[in-house]
Amino acid sequence: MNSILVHSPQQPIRAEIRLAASKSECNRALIINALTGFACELSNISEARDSQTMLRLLNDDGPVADVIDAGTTMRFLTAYFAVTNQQKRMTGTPRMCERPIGILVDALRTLGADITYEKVPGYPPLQINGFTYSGVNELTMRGDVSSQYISALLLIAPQLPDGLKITLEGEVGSRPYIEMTLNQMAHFGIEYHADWTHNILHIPPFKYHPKPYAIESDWSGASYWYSIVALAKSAEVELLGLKENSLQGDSAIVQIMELLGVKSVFTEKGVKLSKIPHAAAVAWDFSACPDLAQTVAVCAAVKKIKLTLTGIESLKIKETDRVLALQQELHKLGAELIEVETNHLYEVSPVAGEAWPATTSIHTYDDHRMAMAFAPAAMVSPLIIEEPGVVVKSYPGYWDDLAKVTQWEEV
Ligand SMILES: O=C(O)C1=C[C@@H](OP(=O)(O)O)[C@@H](O)[C@H](O)C1
Ligand SMILES: C=C(OP(=O)(O)O)C(=O)O
Repeated sequence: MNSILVHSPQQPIRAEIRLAASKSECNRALIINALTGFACELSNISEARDSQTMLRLLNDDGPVADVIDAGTTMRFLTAYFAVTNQQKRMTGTPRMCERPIGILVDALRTLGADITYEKVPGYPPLQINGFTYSGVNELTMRGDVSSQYISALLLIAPQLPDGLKITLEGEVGSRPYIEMTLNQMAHFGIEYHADWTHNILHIPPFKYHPKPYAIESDWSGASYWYSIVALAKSAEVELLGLKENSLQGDSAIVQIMELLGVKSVFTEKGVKLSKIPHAAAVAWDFSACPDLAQTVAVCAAVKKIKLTLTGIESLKIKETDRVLALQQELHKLGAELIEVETNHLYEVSPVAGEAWPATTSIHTYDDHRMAMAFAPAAMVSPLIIEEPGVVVKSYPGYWDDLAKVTQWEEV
């Protein structure tokens, strides 16, 4: 499927959507399960390709682990294969080989891993040759590039003979993902110590207790439904399987969307979304929830709400340079993402005029979130989305779910 044309809904939207399970929670649970000797009963395993890839590679004895474009799968498996003393060649898509991993590899080498880079130092592909414990049980590492390096180390830390104490330097980005890791580890019996005043995390040596674990629905995937409700003329949507007290930091979409015109009411089954008046201008720091930035930027632009964004530096090293991708594609809608202060403060200037030309086609840059964040704009005026298949990374059923509220066709 090369492109699809998403039509605007002809009827008020009334829908019940069962979201995909969170790939983030799932990938952590899969690593912990592997470390218990596959003794846990995991339910609601994510259909997301990132999680299916993790599942497949954990059960594959072959010498090569190709993670495709899954960041957490690359980072968590590198740590897992290293400390379990396996020999693996870690690789992925060309973009994956541009996403840095040096901070994690340096930390693993300090602990005793033998890892070599195949091409460019600091980037995949890499070869893991085995592990001889160095006796080091304290590390200092940067916390401002990707939390995935930290989660990867935390997950394997209980396996180390003396556990691990990690001191994080600089601003800690994506902190809720680190807390998600720690909370899930605690579910399997670990008593960790987190000192967030000094950014020190301490994990004692421990054997994970095998236990059942149910993976929650995906709050990042929920964000597109919030945007659909915010942008549609009339909409009531119930999202199933979400919890108010979630481990996922992207549940911050509840607070953000209250400003963009969506009310959330939690029920026994999930959360009901309905429309409310919105603010004229919104400012948000996305450093705790970077995966929401695209959804919110597009929604605000189309709803003509002035949006100020901070904390989006990490977007440049994700599936694509998301800042650049947003700038190029928002421009097609007649909106702009402006860098007000270099690499720090950005503003979205809203869509000018009524709507964009009917032939407007959004390029998705091999990034699932570009496709899913722009599709809700079709609630206002039809829009073409290129390479819609990219959504398989986190939410394979996205287009089938969207078909419950509006029509789309291949073009
Ligand atoms: O740990 C995780 O599950 C994730 C952490 C975040 O990455 P960074 O820590 O690199 O920001 C997030 O963007 C990604 O989608 C999933
Ligand atoms: C950044 C993402 O994933 P990852 O880093 O795991 O590839 C994402 O899903 O938006």
